Amino acid sequence: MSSNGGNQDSTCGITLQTVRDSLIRQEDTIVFSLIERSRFPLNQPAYNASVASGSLAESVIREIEAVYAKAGRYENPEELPFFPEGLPPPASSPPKNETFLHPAGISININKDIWSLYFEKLLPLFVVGGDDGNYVPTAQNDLTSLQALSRRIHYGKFVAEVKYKDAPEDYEPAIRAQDRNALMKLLTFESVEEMVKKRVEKKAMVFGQNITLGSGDGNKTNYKIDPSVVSRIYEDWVIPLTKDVQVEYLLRRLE
Ligand SMILES: C=C(O[C@@H]1C=C(C(=O)O)C=C[C@H]1O)C(=O)O
Repeated sequence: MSSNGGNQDSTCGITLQTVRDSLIRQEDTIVFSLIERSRFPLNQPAYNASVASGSLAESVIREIEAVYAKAGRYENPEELPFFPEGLPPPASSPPKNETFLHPAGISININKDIWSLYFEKLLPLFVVGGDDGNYVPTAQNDLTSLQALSRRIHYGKFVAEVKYKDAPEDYEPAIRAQDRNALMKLLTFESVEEMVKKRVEKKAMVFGQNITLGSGDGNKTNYKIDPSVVSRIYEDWVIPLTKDVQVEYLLRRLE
């Protein structure tokens, strides 16, 4: 709603609580998207670089991103493309987004890292090996998962901005000194991280349980993806990368 012009210390109604609520809601999207991708086996041929524009998965994702770019998706600072090079401009000028983020941090984009992490480390943890030939739906599900992960990780910019606005006097010395370790310490809340890890594990149990109508199925609980894997994905990658984005953002906060 605010215009492009100023309103520098407007919070746009965003608080640490609303940002954390958004991260909690995004957990649902991430857990569901991983469960959906796990319907298909690995489908390695989708990732073999056999066509001019890379693998089948890559070329499908590039084309979809071009359509999204024309429709204006990436004008929203919460949405970042995996292949930003050469994307077409939006077909019509989009409504101006609120200027909540500090301009120097808006363009931080670690999607290249998220891309290789996803294909090299994460996928093998929650899909079975094999090839069922469903390469296009597989790529489409990959994109959904990648976007959900990317949005969550880059949401660190919003988290960082709120934390900075809440206590600039705490953050400014570390920003001036460009001290990554001090910033990391300031923005870390271990108890929150513990809750996140437990909650996503529980969500994977609830969302991914196989539902049967018969009784007496008692102790036979199997899940579509292993809940402990989801917790590990958060612990080892999602949370650390969200914090890296926060640090990168804060380092530029006084530019
Ligand atoms: C996102 C936040 O910052 C940090 C990162 C967290 C995460 O990625 O879940 C959780 C707690 C903090 O250590 C936050 O404080 O909510």
